[in-house]
Amino acid sequence: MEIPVVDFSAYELEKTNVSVLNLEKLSEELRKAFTEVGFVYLKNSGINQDEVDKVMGASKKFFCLPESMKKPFSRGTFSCNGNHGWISVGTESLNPRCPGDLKEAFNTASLCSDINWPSEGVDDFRDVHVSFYLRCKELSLRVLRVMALGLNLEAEVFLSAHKHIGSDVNGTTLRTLYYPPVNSTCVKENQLRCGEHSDYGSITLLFQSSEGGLQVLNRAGEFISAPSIPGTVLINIADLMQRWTSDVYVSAVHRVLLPPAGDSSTRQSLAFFVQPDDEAIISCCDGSDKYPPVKSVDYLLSRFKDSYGKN
Ligand SMILES: O=C(O)CCC(=O)C(=O)O
Ligand SMILES: [Fe+2]
Repeated sequence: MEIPVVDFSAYELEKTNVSVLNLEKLSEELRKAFTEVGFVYLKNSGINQDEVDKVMGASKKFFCLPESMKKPFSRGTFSCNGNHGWISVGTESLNPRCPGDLKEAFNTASLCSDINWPSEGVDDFRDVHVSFYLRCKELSLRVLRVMALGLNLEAEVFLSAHKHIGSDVNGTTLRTLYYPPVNSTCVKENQLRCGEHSDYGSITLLFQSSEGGLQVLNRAGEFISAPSIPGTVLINIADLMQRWTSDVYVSAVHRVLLPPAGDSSTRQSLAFFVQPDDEAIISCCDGSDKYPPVKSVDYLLSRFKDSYGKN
């Protein structure tokens, strides 16, 4: 089973009049992708490749700064948001049973005006990341609406629990990732660029640079590759959404492999992790008790504890 490509042009960003018929068609296509694979490529979403390249360019400048200039922005040092900031190579294990991931990241988790942003040598960093965050937010809300229709639910069912994206009572995060060149002599057993995991929240939007490595576990139990398709956004279901839909929409395990030995290329990606509002209680939308209700923020914090647990 491959990852399907769905044309979102009928409901792309900025489009205001979408017909019921087009929405229905889209919702069926997304439903099929999210029930069978858990991943879909959207083309014509309204977010174009130039925007993505701009964010990757600005973040790469930051990642290439000396460590001493990045350290002051470390995750865990921002009093208003514990998830905001820079994460150094090896700090996070998305598969908690494996050594730290060979990646560096910067989380834009707060848009609070008193946050101190990197600026020396990277003067556009804040503006570029905040603008992209807001673009991803708009697209996510459109996708969440279509996803509810795909389950024959009221269009607002998921949206009403995502009213505060971009404020400090919602954990939605834009993460820019940088995978530095790998020196294969220093790699530990079972260490990857990004360990096997499923995402935590409702959905994730992912934009990748051209270097490969991302793999998705399909329902037949095989890892299939999920290459970058320029101009598209890869969207996947995350664990809270799987619970919410009583396992109808599936959150697929994925990972990023190391490059082949001797390949010294770098890799970049941008992940927009959509999270319901902190206080939202997530209970099965079909009225069943397949999973007990859980408060969104409690669930997110327990998952962070696992992936940063070794430090
Ligand atoms: O870098 C990628 O392509 C995937 C990253 C990812 O899955 C994650 O950060 O959750
Ligand atoms: Fe992921």
